[in-house]
Amino acid sequence: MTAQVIDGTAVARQVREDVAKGVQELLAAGGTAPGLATVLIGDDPASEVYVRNKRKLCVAAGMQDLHRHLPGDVGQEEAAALIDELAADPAVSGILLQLPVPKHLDSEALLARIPAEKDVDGLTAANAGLLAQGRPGLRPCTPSGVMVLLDEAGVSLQGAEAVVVGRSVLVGKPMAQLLLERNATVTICHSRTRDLAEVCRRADVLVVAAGIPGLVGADAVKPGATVIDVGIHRGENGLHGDVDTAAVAEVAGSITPVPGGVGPMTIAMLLANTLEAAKVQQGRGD
Ligand SMILES: Nc1nc(=O)c2c([nH]1)NC[C@@H]1CN(c3ccc(C(=O)N[C@@H](CCC(=O)O)C(=O)O)cc3)C=[N+]21
Repeated sequence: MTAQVIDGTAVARQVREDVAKGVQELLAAGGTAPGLATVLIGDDPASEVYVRNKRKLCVAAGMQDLHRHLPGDVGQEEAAALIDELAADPAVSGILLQLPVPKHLDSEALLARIPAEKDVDGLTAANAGLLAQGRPGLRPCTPSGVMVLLDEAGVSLQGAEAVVVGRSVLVGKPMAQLLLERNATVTICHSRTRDLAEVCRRADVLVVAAGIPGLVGADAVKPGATVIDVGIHRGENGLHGDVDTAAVAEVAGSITPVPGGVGPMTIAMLLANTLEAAKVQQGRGD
């Protein structure tokens, strides 16, 4: 038996179409087009590709592309001043500071200057705190994209055993919060977990966001489980995730591919967050 493949590309396209409709509705109701300010510091080629893709899809959804680029040797104060300028600009609905930033800069201090209502990445302490308290705010894009994929795949979360591998601020921790909010029983494991495979085998839903290529093999998966691979690694023969997809597909009930799984959802949810932020800022939130 081989697992059902969850098509992130198709689900992401649907989410982007819904966002584009929402933008048109906002305009028809007398609102203004949401504006997304992607901030890229330096010229890391991988980051440039990601940011270009975000900007392209932002424009395709009918939003304003308010991209800003700073040189790699910019000082902390100048970078902070740019964030402050975007924070004060009413045309800017959302600010995305592309990570990682050059090593000489303090990324946390920069993120802290993004107002919670413009934090479309859901990364600031204010939004992380709201999420931990079970109150609505802007949610981190990758974990909320995973939730949409689980819902689209018809996975039931109520009372389910969910295991998250990885505890990052960007993915692991907020992922656990979102699963908990849907009444799953959540276990978080990481590089120092004793017998990782044994813990993973408990999972009805296994989300792998460890950043280690091929970490999860077939021995770590319960037959019929849903496996979500958040990892993305560029190898000699293409992109790979944290899951040994070929082996795990023989055991799992459903699985996300890399590429074409979680990655496209991250960008789709960024656009959804930007629309939501614009609506709240224009007094049309719900
Ligand atoms: N402030 C911030 N927010 C982020 O959300 C953020 C970030 N910084 N820095 C880098 C990571 C990485 N990330 C991805 C987004 C889309 C794909 C994606 O679309 N992947 C495609 C493949 C794209 C390709 O071919 O390279 C796929 O998996 O099918 C991957 C990775 C967002 N990140």
